[in-house]
Amino acid sequence: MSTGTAPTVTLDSVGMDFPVGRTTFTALDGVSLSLPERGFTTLLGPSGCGKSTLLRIIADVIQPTRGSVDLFGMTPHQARTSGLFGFVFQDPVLLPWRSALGNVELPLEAQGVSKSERRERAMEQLRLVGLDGFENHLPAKLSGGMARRVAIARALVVQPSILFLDEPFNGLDELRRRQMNVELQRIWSASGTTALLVTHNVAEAVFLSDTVVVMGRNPGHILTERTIDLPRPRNIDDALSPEFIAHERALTDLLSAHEAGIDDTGTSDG
Ligand SMILES: Nc1ncnc2c1ncn2[C@@H]1O[C@H](COP(=O)(O)OP(=O)(O)OP(=O)(O)O)[C@@H](O)[C@H]1O
Repeated sequence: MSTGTAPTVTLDSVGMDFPVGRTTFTALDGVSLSLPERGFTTLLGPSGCGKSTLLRIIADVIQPTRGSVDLFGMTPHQARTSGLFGFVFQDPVLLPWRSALGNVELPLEAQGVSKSERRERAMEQLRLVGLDGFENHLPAKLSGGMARRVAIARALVVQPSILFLDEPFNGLDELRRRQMNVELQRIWSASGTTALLVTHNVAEAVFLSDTVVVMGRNPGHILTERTIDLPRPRNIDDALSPEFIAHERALTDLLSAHEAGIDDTGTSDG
């Protein structure tokens, strides 16, 4: 297991306002958070609570309106331009004319890594995600699950210090999703990277995480953090254990109670 305690990422009182016409919409307010090194942290919450916005702030896609973000002693911009980030998005977005291997090599090409080293490192990642033997397949010949594995291999090939995963298994059927969660756990554990996942799937959050950060909306904020102390490696059948179900239930109850307290005109009773 690869969980540590030193914080790699620290957010202090982060807020985000988006301009909407002549006014602004507050998507996030007062978000303070620490991600432990080599830990698996998940942002869980209902649609619109600002999970993706928070991930995009940490990943330097957008800049927060308020507050500060520190990654490994750097700003998000410095961390990104130092090549410390790996991204896996909802849609694998593979180049259709390049093989699985060619797609995984892509970020190394951008870094100017030599052809032989590129090939070696990309093959190693394809082996890690279980796609040995599929390196010459074009994306059109890969299943949805395989395409997502290629996307994970492409994100990990640069040996990122932090791996961002934004709903990476959306669109897969439930069984495939659970299988991919088992795979992701294995791959993350072997890679030794810090992971930050965005999901609205409670079972996925419990299965994968060391810590689940539960978010509420209007405006987006952190409701609580829950430590998932289930032993690793976790197997599909572990989702049937009383301990797993207790975590699921506690998180679901929390989200339901929060949603029940929201008045959708834009205020919350807390
Ligand atoms: N560029 C933008 N301009 C205006 N509003 C935005 C912008 N980006 C996000 N928002 C709003 O901020 C809120 C949070 O959006 P975000 O996508 O972060 O939520 P989420 O929790 O990831 O939701 P989902 O699970 O549906 O993806 C939403 O109300 C969204 O409409």
